[in-house]
Amino acid sequence: MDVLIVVATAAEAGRLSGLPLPARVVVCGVGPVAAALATQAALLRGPSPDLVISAGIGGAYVHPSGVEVGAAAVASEMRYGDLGAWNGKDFLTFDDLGLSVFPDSPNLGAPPLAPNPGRFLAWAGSAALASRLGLACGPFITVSGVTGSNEQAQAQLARVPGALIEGMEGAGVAQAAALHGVPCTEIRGASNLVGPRDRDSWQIGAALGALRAALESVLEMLAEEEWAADA
Ligand SMILES: O=C(O)c1cccc(C(=O)CC[C@H]2O[C@@H](n3cnc4c(=O)[nH]cnc43)[C@H](O)[C@@H]2O)c1
Repeated sequence: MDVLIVVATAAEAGRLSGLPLPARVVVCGVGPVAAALATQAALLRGPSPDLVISAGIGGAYVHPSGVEVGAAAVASEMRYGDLGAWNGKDFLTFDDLGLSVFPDSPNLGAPPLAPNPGRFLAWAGSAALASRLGLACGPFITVSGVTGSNEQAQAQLARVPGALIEGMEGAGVAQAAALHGVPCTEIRGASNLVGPRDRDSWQIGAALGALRAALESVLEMLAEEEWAADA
């Protein structure tokens, strides 16, 4: 199975060097727009992979089934967390706004897509893969600005119950992959808790170590024949 791994930074790519092939690593830059554009460019350049993985470090949402800092997790869905409209203190999502229908444009040259551009289901094998690796699997949220307060974190959790990880690229990568009809998932190592900014507490080394270990296992498993049918 040919896998395209999209990371935001050179530091993340450096920690993944020497991963078992066949996997290509693309550095996309930070944020969902950079991620979508770079993924799109890589997919247009080809060759087309069987699976795209958005990978990196991320923040862990704090709740009883949340993941610990230093652990990796796998996405069940990739969802934009701040794409919508504010109504006072209330946030209106694309669903609320009636913007959840992806334009069925013949000019895109792609088949009709998942109907909600704010939310992308992860590759069908994601949960099984996570289970075999002993990793948590749940919704991941993609934001344009890192959450910086407990109020913001709780509001995100109220909109997406059970959300595990916050990052800044996953939904952008997933949207580009969906346009190409390629399955996508997201795997992140938790470097920090989502909440008030406490940069000194970030455990980037541990998060990158967990990410690398997870991706090594994922690529080994994907090399097994049974997974090809899910992609
Ligand atoms: O606040 C700072 O001083 C600061 C310094 C360097 C980098 C940052 C970032 O926010 C890096 C964002 C980068 O890492 C991912 N990431 C990691 N933790 C989170 C999070 O809690 N919420 C959202 N994104 C996170 C993200 O995917 C970016 O690629 C801050």
